[in-house]
Amino acid sequence: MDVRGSQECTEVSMASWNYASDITEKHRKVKAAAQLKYAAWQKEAWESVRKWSGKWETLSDPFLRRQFKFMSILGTAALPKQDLEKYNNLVTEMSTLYSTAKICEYKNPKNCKLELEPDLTRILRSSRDYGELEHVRKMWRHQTGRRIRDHYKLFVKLANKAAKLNGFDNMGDMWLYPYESDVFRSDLAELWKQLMPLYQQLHAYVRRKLRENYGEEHVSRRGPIPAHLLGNMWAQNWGEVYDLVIPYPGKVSVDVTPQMVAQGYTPERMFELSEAFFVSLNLTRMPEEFWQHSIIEKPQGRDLVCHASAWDFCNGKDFRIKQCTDVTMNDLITVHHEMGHIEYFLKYKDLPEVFRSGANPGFHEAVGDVLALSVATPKHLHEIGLLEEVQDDPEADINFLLSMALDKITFLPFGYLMDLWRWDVFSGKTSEQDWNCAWWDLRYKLQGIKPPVQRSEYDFDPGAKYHIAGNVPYIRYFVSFVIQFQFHKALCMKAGEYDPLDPSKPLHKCDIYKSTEAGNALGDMLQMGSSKEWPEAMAALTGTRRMDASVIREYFKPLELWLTDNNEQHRESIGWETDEVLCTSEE
Ligand SMILES: O=C(CCC(O)(O)[C@H](Cc1ccccc1)NC(=O)c1ccccc1)N[C@@H](Cc1c[nH]c2ccccc12)C(=O)O
Ligand SMILES: [Zn+2]
Repeated sequence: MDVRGSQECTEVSMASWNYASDITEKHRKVKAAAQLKYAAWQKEAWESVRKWSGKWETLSDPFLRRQFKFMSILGTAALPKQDLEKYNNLVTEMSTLYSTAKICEYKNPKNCKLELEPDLTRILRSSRDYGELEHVRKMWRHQTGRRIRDHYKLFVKLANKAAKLNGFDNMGDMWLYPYESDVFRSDLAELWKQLMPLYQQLHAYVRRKLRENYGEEHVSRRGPIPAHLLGNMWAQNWGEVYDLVIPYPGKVSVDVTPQMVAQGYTPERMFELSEAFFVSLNLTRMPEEFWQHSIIEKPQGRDLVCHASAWDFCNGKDFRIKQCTDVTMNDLITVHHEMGHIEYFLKYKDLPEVFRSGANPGFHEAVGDVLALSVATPKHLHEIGLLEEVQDDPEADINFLLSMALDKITFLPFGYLMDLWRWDVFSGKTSEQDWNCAWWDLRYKLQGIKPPVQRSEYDFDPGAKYHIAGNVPYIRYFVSFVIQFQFHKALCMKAGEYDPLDPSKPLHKCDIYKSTEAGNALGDMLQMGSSKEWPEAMAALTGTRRMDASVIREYFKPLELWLTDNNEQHRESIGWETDEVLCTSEE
């Protein structure tokens, strides 16, 4: 049993962790050196496998054949040393510019120390001042996107050079390799086609509520929604404007942030709560090292990468989360998301190193979110004392489903367009002088939003999002937000919490807490890692081999009916149009 990863993998992970947790020149140098050393080690291993090319393809053992298949892709380590050094430095620099960006306060230009977490996140969540929201959004883009546009130009060239050295046309194709399907892009387009009608109904309803709050001069009847009014720096989930759009205000609110604060919740308690859910399913407790080495609160007095992440140090023992946790319900969900990554690490740690990854990257993003679907139910929040009473009536149901849709349905177009834009950039379909306006074409067309102030090619708004600056692929989240409902349905059936023929047990009320049948089924799938093709892992858990948008639509069916009816009653037009020029190509 290969219980250890390579020493080199542990070394480069540790050096990356030290830099991401404490951004200093010394840590940067050590990380850069470790990355080059690891690449040299990978290249050596790859060369020894290459000697077998033409032979391993005919091996009878599929397990062995699959290992060779994965080891035959070297990745960016295929770049000549100088190019690789330049590539690594660019990615580190873009992610550092993003992570250390600060802006000045709206009403106090002397205080220029506001950071994304927690300052700007809190302002975007709580402020209803149109001017302040516009200021925060615009200044953040000056301090991030604008400053990395030139880095990104050279990054794209080097990334495509590396892709070609691995036999791909461009980096976009290399990113899709782990999905092992040459119809993957069209499958994704089909999923979005099936989900767009529900998104448009939700968009029309939210637009009306925001118009009522901010006035027609700010939110037009038929136009796109100004992005800075949606409670999130990237308008990627709209849960933070729940209080402005709640259908039945008289009912108890499902946003338990106030109760968490009132009950003195700490980040530590949030992590313990999440671990307790996993353990209740007969999944794995966090190892001792996890609690010793994780960073779950933002350390003061130093720069670090606050964007949450989960780390596997390739030695079967050391696993960590780094998260600048705020005491909010949103962050409680993110805690479960990050811990889902750790559970996957723990379940596949004894597999050969090449198989220690998700069945596909979307699987890795879905694990924690599946549990969070149970945690977020009023029934569960009541059970853990965060909701004083559960109101079981149709209106409370619609309130709950709307709050879930503001996080899950609003995310879908954003989760899709992030890599739609990057695939076109890598393939050259979008040329460099059109980068920013191509971004806004997609943001308008898929999300029906617009920038508060007109954009130009001086700007680089994609760079204002962590995953662009940090070079993290994003289609994995779109995949996750679809398949997590398929996983949820399968687990709810195993837990006896959902029965398609029993209307008293709808999918959105299911809580799998303490169901070892569900937990064991999930654990068995996690244990496969990437040793089997993902349709097989999907079938092992759900019985089907395909991504299927009908499950998320079934979950939200009562809300979809309500929204359609409500929009008709208010004679809301569905969809959006505008003759405004959102982005000019003049430099
Ligand atoms: O970025 C994240 C969570 C961070 C992460 O856990 O996905 C992290 C991102 C990352 C990848 C690589 C380097 C650094 C950070 N991914 C991991 O830590 C990770 C761990 C193991 C395997 C794969 C990824 N969520 C996305 C998508 C998202 C939006 N809202 C959500 C709500 C719940 C869950 C996810 C989201 C976002 O914030 O835009
Ligand atoms: Zn993740």
